[in-house]
Amino acid sequence: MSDATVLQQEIAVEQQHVDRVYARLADLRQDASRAEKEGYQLAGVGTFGALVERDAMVFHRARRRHALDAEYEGLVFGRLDLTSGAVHYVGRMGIRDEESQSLVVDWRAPAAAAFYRATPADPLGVVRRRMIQSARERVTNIEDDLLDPEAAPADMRVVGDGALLASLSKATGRGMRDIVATIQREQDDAIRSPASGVTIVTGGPGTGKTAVALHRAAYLLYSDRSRFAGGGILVVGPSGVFVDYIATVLPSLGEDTATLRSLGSLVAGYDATRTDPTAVAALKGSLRMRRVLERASHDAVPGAPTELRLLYRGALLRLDAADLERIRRKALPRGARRNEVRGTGFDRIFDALWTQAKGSVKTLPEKQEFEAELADRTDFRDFLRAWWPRFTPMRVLRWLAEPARLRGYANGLLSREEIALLQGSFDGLAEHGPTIADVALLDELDELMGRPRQPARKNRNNPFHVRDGVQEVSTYADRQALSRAQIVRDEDYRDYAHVVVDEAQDVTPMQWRMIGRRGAYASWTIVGDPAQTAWSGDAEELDRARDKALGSRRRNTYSLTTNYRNSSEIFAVAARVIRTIMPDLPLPSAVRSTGVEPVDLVVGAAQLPEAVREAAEKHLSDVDGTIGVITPVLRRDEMAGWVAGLPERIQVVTALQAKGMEYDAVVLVEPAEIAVDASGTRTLYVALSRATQRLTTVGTRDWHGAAR
Ligand SMILES: Nc1ncnc2c1ncn2[C@@H]1O[C@H](COP(=O)(O)OP(=O)(O)OP(=O)(O)O)[C@@H](O)[C@H]1O
Repeated sequence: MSDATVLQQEIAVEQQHVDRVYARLADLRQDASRAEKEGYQLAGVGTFGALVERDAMVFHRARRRHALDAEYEGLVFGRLDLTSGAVHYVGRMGIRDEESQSLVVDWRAPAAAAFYRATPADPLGVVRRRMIQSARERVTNIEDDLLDPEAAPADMRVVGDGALLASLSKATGRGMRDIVATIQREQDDAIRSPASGVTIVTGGPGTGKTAVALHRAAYLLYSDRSRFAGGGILVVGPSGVFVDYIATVLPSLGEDTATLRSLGSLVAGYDATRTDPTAVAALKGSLRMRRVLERASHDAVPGAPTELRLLYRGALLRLDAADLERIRRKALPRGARRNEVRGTGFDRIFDALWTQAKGSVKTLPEKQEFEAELADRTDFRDFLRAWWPRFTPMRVLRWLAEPARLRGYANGLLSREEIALLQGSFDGLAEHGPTIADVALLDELDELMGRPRQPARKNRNNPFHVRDGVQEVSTYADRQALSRAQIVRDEDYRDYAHVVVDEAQDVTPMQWRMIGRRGAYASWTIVGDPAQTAWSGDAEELDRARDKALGSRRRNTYSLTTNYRNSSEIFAVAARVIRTIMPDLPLPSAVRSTGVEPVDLVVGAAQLPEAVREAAEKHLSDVDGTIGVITPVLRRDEMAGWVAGLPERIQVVTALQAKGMEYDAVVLVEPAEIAVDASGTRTLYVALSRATQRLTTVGTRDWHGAAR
């Protein structure tokens, strides 16, 4: 019998099982929607308990139906034949037949672990591991590994030669694919690492760190759903482009409860995409900025009134600039949060005025009455609002755009050169919003200033209660109630049960603080590659900030050693570049050769736009998937114009935005402009390791010596 016939026969065998699974899935789906409808009908019962029960039931059933409805391309992807003679099918979700016999085991279940972990040296009771490839509900191919030939029955057939390589040669789509069918053993170790503590995954470009992090999130949701779905899983990536790229992986695994955020959108209300020049970003990311911001958060308000004059029952009550400054400082000692102690500041103003009034006003009412009279006066309320307004973090950060203020806050903390570097970098805040690095500063200011306390309850009959915005200045009783009131934290300040940080090598110290606030009680998965960092600041400071965020939790470290992305020809170019600055760095091995060498073009400046366009067009005809045009950070928009009008498969990104991304082909423009220093060389290493099939570098200068 020919190999092709054997393959067709084996495919037919598997098709029978796959058909059974889809038929059962259709039944389950019907049951689930019927049950969901019944749940809604419970609404008629009407007692509170019944409603709660109904909501819980509808929620669970809707979730189940949603999971069953998800488009499970390749629902069954594996089969294990065990030495015991038993057969297990492995798939994206667990399914049982009417008699509760397993038709498919969920890939995350312990019974499926051998699918990923068995090797010829350690077969774990597996005789044959079979990978089943499908297009929708139709089985298209089979790849087998015979792991224990001695134990194989005489009639066992083995077909195909390598599921992994077959899957790696597929063209890249816009989004990242899940790797559930071909997870390798070292990756599986990291995915199934203990749920508590900190799991650290390192490895060179293309070793599957991102894939592992996302599959781990799915694994955690499966293994302890109430803890991780209830508490939430936060996945943090470097850029919006990257988050869009990975956004499809968890839904393809049937999970859509994780929160995905880029560093620029981690804080509610912001979605920053602007970047600062590397040196500025490093400075803004330094822990020294915390002290700078602390000073800003305690400074006097620009344009605040410097005097309070009130005519009260014929007497002039007056607080001059020195009085006001003294009161402000007393009410706002170091460490106090400005928005939270606003009421204390107001109390002190009342007290100072009361002391004066006692000496100068003849017929003085009770203190409470005195305060109520003042609180009712518009001129007094206007003064308080102007003297101690409610601050938003953005308002305070914008003060740093004023050179004199910036110098004042940074004096003794930053050098003159550093202050000059920051000068002007906050100018665009009002018009263009924050840069990615600014978002961590805004979060820090939020922490430093706190949120205004909310009144426990409003007493509408209280004649002293001042309307809207200045409740704090009503009466003593009110203010005391306020001080007891709970501080209402914005919903984004929630604590997640698990935090995944991808491309962790690029998280600055200030960003570690920002992420750390959201994971105070979380377990963590941290993935990254120090050789790919663009960080040019203090390495020791970075470690300190990271350690603080992770606390004393137990750490488990895993390292990945195979590059699944790049052809060996492409990775050889990237490896040469990183070796110029890190000669001893252990590098992953790239397993796939295409036989196509990367192309390196040097042209005159006038020819550059055309050369870039031609290189992109050549890739369009050579590969089916996506093409990245990677540019120096400050030249993206200009270079995007050079490939304007070409098909959508082309994506133009800066070398920093290219972090974590993958394309079938890459045109890398002006490498010499990227590799200006050691940090730039590491960024160039990232850019050179993005392509799976084809790489063309185009520039006006030779860049091979540029890397230092
Ligand atoms: N076991 C696997 N089977 C199939 N494909 C895999 C496997 N592991 C990784 N890949 C593929 O290799 C590519 C690189 O993976 P991924 O982006 O997770 O690597 P990375 O280590 O995060 O890379 P980088 O550090 O360069 O951003 C992806 O296309 C991923 O799907």
